[in-house]
Amino acid sequence: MSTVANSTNIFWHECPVGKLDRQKLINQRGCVVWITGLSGSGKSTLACSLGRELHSRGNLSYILDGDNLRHGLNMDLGFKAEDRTENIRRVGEVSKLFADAGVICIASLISPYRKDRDACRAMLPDGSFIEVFMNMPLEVCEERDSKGLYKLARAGKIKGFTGIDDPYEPPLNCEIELQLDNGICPTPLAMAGQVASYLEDKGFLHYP
Ligand SMILES: Nc1ncnc2c1ncn2[C@@H]1O[C@H](COP(=O)(O)OS(=O)(=O)O)[C@@H](OP(=O)(O)O)[C@H]1O
Ligand SMILES: Nc1ncnc2c1ncn2[C@@H]1O[C@H](COP(=O)(O)OP(=O)(O)O)[C@@H](O)[C@H]1O
Repeated sequence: MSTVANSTNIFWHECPVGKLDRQKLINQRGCVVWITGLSGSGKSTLACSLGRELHSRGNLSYILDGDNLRHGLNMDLGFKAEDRTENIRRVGEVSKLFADAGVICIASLISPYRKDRDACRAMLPDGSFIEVFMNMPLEVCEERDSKGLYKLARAGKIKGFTGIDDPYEPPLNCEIELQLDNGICPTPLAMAGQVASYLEDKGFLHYP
């Protein structure tokens, strides 16, 4: 799918109420928390836990979950490389709009290709794209297999499954890496607390 702009003779229209006004109104700074990792690594669970944690602190967030978006916005896309790239590009653009609205946007997608995640990072103002790597070993994800998809992929019934016969490129410079601690997975609440503390430290949870 081409990502070359096809529109011509178009103009940007500025509105009098801007991002700073919206941030002041809701007392927080818009940003994107981008959770990447294998299927079954715990992305959706962390997204929900973080959403709950932020809500309890009085902060407005919104979750863009890969699986859910494929029921609507991205229902025309499959899992071949160019479809995944277009999937990530669209969600990057949508998350940019949420951040511009002043919302803490939590995007949870496998987003297996580094260049696609980096392209989303480049869409956001410096510092406001927070990449969270769910660094769970494939064996842990496969053992969980909450949707039964690894079993189908191993049996050759799903082709091009991430981690099995399709690549996952781990981040090189993510803001937060979550992993096993002495072989034990931290609780979703603990992980959400770690991400929320990062957001607090960086000043996203209050304005100014
Ligand atoms: N071939 C293949 N590879 C990986 N995942 C697959 C595949 N086919 C279906 N699924 C299901 O789709 C969910 C991933 O969707 P994403 O939009 O996050 O994928 S991607 O970022 O475009 O790679 C993923 O959900 P999660 O388990 O929540 O990650 C799977 O349930
Ligand atoms: N921190 C965790 N500790 C233990 N189990 C977890 C944790 N996070 C998620 N899980 C479990 O792992 C499975 C996959 O989690 P999910 O959030 O759906 O992953 P993903 O969105 O990456 O596919 C679910 O059964 C979930 O309950």
